Amino acid sequence: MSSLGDLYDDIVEDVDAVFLFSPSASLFDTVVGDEGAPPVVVVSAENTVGAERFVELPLEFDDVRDRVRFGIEGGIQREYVDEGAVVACATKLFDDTVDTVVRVNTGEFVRSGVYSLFTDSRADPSVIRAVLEVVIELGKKGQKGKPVGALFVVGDAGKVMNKSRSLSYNPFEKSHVHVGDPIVNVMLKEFSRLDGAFVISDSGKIVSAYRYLEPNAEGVDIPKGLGTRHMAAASISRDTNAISIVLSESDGLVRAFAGGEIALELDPEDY
Ligand SMILES: Nc1ncnc2c1ncn2[C@@H]1O[C@H](COP(=O)(O)OP(=O)(O)OP(=O)(O)O)[C@@H](O)[C@H]1O
Ligand SMILES: [Mn+2]
Repeated sequence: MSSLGDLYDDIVEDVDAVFLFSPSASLFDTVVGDEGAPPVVVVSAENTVGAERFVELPLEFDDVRDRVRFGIEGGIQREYVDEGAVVACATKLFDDTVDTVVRVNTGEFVRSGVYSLFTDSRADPSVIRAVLEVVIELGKKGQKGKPVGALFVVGDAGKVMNKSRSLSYNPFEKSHVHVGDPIVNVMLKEFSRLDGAFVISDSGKIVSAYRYLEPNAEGVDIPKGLGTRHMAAASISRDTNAISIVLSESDGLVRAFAGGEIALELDPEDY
């Protein structure tokens, strides 16, 4: 038992901050009240414990790594910790209560931009997640086995519509369908064979398919090798308060843009 205690001591030794994910009030009070304890950052859906340092968690993130990454990126962005800080994160893994403590060196940690993706957009975080899920699935399976590209612009739909034009008849005209609905996901995959972008409202309503985006691209800089679809995605995310999520037909990766910058890059095969 004592060597296990040593292991635990090593994990929490000299950390610059403690991140508590959805802690109970009593856990929070104990850790905050700990004499000489490092600063405590609470990461949860709501600040029910009244923490001074708080990062709002828009979704549970089933994968603990994703949850921890989101919390740390939020903590850095909100300037609770410096980049390069070493932090201890206490979170749930198997149980509904905190059962796990991990040590993270944020200097060796690859920033994904996932925090800004969810916070810089006007769209509901659950809508962003639903779109990400469709795009990941599309990336995994392709369209009838063939690689397919797609572009989804999420949030601030009125402005996005003003900065785009129609390429074809809009199959979603006058319909009131939302992303996340299984039938709609099938439709989105079917329509992604054709050119242009999908436009989705803050609340997840599918406003249009087949939009040709014409945002102002001035000063937008994207990684070399990406083409016009990605340029349009980055630019519309800067020219409006939308975020955009792209599936590349050529390299199969999913990328998200917020504020004109690439915020997330992932391989659908890893999901
Ligand atoms: N401004 C735009 N608005 C909407 N869709 C666009 C726009 N520009 C390009 N696209 C779509 O992107 C498709 C691919 O274009 P392109 O190959 O230049 O992009 P890309 O960034 O290299 O993407 P991919 O990695 O999928 O090839 C086009 O056929 C078109 O459907
Ligand atoms: Mn291309």
